[in-house]
Amino acid sequence: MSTSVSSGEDLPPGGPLTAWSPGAAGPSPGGDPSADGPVPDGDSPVDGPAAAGGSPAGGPAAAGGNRLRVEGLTVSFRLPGATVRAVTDVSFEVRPGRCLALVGESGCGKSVLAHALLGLLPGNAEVAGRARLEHADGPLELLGAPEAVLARRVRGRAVGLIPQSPATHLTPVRTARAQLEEALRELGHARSRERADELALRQGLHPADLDRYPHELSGGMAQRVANAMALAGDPWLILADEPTGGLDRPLVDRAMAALRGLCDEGRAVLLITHDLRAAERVADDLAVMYAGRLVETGPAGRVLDRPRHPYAAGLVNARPDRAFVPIPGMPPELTRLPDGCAFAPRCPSADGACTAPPPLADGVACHHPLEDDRA
Ligand SMILES: Nc1ncnc2c1ncn2[C@@H]1O[C@H](COP(=O)(O)OP(=O)(O)OP(=O)(O)O)[C@@H](O)[C@H]1O
Ligand code: NI
Repeated sequence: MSTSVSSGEDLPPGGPLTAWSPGAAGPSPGGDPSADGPVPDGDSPVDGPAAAGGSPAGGPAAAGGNRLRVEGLTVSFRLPGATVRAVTDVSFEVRPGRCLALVGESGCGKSVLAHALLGLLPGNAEVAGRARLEHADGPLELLGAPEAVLARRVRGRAVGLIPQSPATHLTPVRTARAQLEEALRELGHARSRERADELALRQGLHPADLDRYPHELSGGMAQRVANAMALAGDPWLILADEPTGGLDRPLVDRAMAALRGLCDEGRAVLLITHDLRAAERVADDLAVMYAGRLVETGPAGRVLDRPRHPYAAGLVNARPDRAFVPIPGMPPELTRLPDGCAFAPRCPSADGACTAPPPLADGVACHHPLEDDRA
């Protein structure tokens, strides 16, 4: 990835180089007495606090000063003859104990944003803005940080990623255990087998489940393995990119409860989803993204009950458990974004004013925000 931002600040040496994923596994599992036998399909519930993760003394719950502050994040991809403006001028903050849900339709830039934070964008990406990670090791500017720094200090250590499709994220030719133990070893963990078992139990998996190949895992089990990988390094920030794709509603609900548990034990969660119902279950704060920009931000309950941006209102009305009325029209091509409001062509409130770009002011980027009594 080439970037137009300055590189990170001076960095102390970290632990061993790792590929994506886990650092030293911190917590011992509180054990999970309900998982004392094989879990045949992995989707049978093994609930309780263990499913949420568990936090070590001195772990994320103790790290009160941690936060991620993103300012003006902008990502574009250069293609022959075109530029994809995937993310434009996005700012937000995530803190321990809170879950921010980033919601928006497919293709609006959610995953690109997440990958930008972790230095996982391809070489044709251009990135601008700031993303400052403040935590125990001191502040770190993520955008433009050297790959070695991101691998050593960020991915899997400060920030755990729960990927968009857990099953395909795992290498198909190796067991879940081989992958989890390798990640633990790379992060310097000597007793990787025992740690892997502990992490599995905390996710409600039987250790024997780790000996399966990815194609032998049900959706729910793959999800739990992904959670175990994400938590192995005891990160204070969890980045969950559409973690419930392909899961049925009970599994979605349980995954959301687990994410909420991670917040409640003092981690920060950035949840990326287009499932508003899932977001409602877990999020403290909501950021609504449209065509690469945040169009509304605020407390999740308020935004979902009384959206002020016409797009946010449209998303709420499109919920299957609400009016189930789709937003007419299609999002714009990110190679041909209009100068003004990108939602105007689909917006019932649009008028001449909307040819000028609306700034995000007071949590809403709209020239004609809905009033509380109209939403
Ligand atoms: N390497 C790339 N080169 C060019 N365009 C890209 C590249 N990666 C992503 N894009 C484009 O960036 C836009 C945003 O993609 P992104 O994956 O972030 O969407 P998303 O909001 O995560 O959608 P979904 O909900 O479907 O996962 C899309 O138009 C996508 O085609
Ligand atoms: Ni995505």
